[in-house]
Amino acid sequence: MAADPRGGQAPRTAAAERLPLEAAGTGAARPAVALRDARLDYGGRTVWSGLDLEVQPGEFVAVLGANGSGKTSLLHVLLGLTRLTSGRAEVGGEPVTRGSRRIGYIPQQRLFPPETPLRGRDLVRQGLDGHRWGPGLRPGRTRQRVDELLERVEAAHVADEPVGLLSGGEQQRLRAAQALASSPDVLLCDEPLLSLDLKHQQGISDLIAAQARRGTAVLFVTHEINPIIHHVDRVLYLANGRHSVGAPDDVLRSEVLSSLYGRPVEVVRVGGRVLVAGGEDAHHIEEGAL
Ligand SMILES: Nc1ncnc2c1ncn2[C@@H]1O[C@H](COP(=O)(O)OP(=O)(O)OP(=O)(O)O)[C@@H](O)[C@H]1O
Repeated sequence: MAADPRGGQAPRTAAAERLPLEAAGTGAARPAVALRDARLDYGGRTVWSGLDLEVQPGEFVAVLGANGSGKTSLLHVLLGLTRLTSGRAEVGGEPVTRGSRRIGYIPQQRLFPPETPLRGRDLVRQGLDGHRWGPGLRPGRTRQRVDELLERVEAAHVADEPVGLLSGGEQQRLRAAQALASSPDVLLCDEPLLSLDLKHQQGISDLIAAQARRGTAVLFVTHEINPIIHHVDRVLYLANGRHSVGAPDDVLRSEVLSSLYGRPVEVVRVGGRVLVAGGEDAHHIEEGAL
């Protein structure tokens, strides 16, 4: 159920205005990502249903919600790893397919085993290989592009280190560089700021926002919206099988979240930060940690 029935379509945001949106030959706008009356059940349990969402090229959408509300599952649907129970999921106007070259993905953090036979630069290069940047790129150009990406995530110093020996934050920055390598049409990020210190949280979120300004549609799963709130065009909030979509100021409100959770939830803004207090069992939305 959409708590905010206005929410499914992209509003006229700055993102929506900078976009060259045309389906080839039709003159019609084509969203980068679309979910149409989407429903996902696992066993007999509905994770979410009635989900209508269009994300336009260049739009930055934060996906928020409690543990188990189906945020990662939503990304898995768009990656073609999980099938909808009903409804449709499209990327670039086509039904989702597994292994789509249109999509960059920063998965929820898993540490590489220490013995992983990859250096930092190998991991980033995997984002180029086999893509439009890949086969056509001369070896010297590939190396140059990998070096640029390593610089952008401040990971040049670990380029030749085995990834399994790097810190969680260093691994996460390399994953971000890998996902950005192909300049994808759609970037799916699953808690990409985990393990990062404040400086690198800002660096990676700025990098992702810069990619959005180049026309990439971003879906950014997070429990903590404050580090990215200035980049966010819309929020998709999932809770209890329900959802609300809209501008941050329209969704992150006491009435909307109380309605989603079915109990009093208070949202306050202090010094530009959004703080949410949701009662004793709402540990996932403690103050400052949506
Ligand atoms: N393949 C699966 N089979 C059955 N149930 C699953 C499967 N994948 C996820 N689930 C369940 O679906 C629900 C949603 O999981 P999901 O990982 O999408 O939530 P989430 O919002 O990303 O959670 P978190 O914030 O903890 O990462 C959870 O209850 C989870 O146990």
